[in-house]
Amino acid sequence: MTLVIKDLTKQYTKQKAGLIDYSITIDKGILGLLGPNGAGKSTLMKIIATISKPTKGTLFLDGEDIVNNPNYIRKILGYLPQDFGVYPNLNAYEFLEYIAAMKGVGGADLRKRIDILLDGVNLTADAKRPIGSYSGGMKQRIGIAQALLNDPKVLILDEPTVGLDPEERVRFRHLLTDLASDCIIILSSHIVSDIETIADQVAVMQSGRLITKGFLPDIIKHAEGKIFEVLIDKSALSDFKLKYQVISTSRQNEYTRVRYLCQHAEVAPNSTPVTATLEDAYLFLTPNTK
Ligand SMILES: Nc1ncnc2c1ncn2[C@@H]1O[C@H](COP(=O)(O)OP(=O)(O)OP(=O)(O)O)[C@@H](O)[C@H]1O
Repeated sequence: MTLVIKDLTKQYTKQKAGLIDYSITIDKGILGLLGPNGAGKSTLMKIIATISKPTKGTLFLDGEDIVNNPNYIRKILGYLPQDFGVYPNLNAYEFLEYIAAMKGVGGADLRKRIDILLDGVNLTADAKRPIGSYSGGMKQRIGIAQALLNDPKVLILDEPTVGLDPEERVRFRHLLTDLASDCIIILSSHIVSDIETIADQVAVMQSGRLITKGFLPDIIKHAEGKIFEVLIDKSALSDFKLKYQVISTSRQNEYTRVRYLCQHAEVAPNSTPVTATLEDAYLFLTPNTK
């Protein structure tokens, strides 16, 4: 299963574009979309989910044009939008049965499937409570469950980890890993560590454009050899920031330990090279966002 996207542009207004000449090929597995606010992540996901039409460009799923034939993907799609609204008076069973009816999912196994999904998102114990009484993280989890109801082959999750606590994040990761061998999964996040632990491949985006896409180690390679740490006097930090892109700082006795990106300038004296992370590579690839 392959989704081939070519030269996609979404022009919202004359001045405002959500995506600009965006091309990417997406295979089975988990692709994480990483990018700052306004990068175009939601725009891309909405177009793939066929709830928004591109201004220009093409999307082919296994050779089938899904702009002109959206039902081809809708039948096999699970989608969690960023602003997922729930029906406060329904409990989890009623809500999932309602969504199942809308998606045309039924049959004798429906209740069993709902039970499995509720267990997968850890909501079994709360399944008979009205959704309106759920916490933000619980609402997010019921949103994930509804996206999985029809056993999708293409799963699109816009900021799915918002509101999930660390334990739920791990559970969510396992849930997706189980599905990923047979499915295209596309998820977005601002949280680099979530993408790092969940995704197989990453697409780094900025201002409506694809900066790069690849497996995690290949993305991290962009920053290799460019990341250093050094201990400096606290009073020297503001001058240091003028010369280098500081990634993080921490206090160490009377000094400040600085992790920084060194690209064009000479490495600061007494620096130690350190292993690059996805966060470093992300900052390197999208330099004007922090
Ligand atoms: N309906 C709309 N009308 C006009 N401009 C829009 C609309 N939706 C999005 N945009 C603009 O398109 C650009 C991309 O927005 P998009 O929501 O796709 O980015 P994003 O990467 O998902 O950002 P965030 O992480 O903040 O959700 C932004 O500049 C945004 O302001």
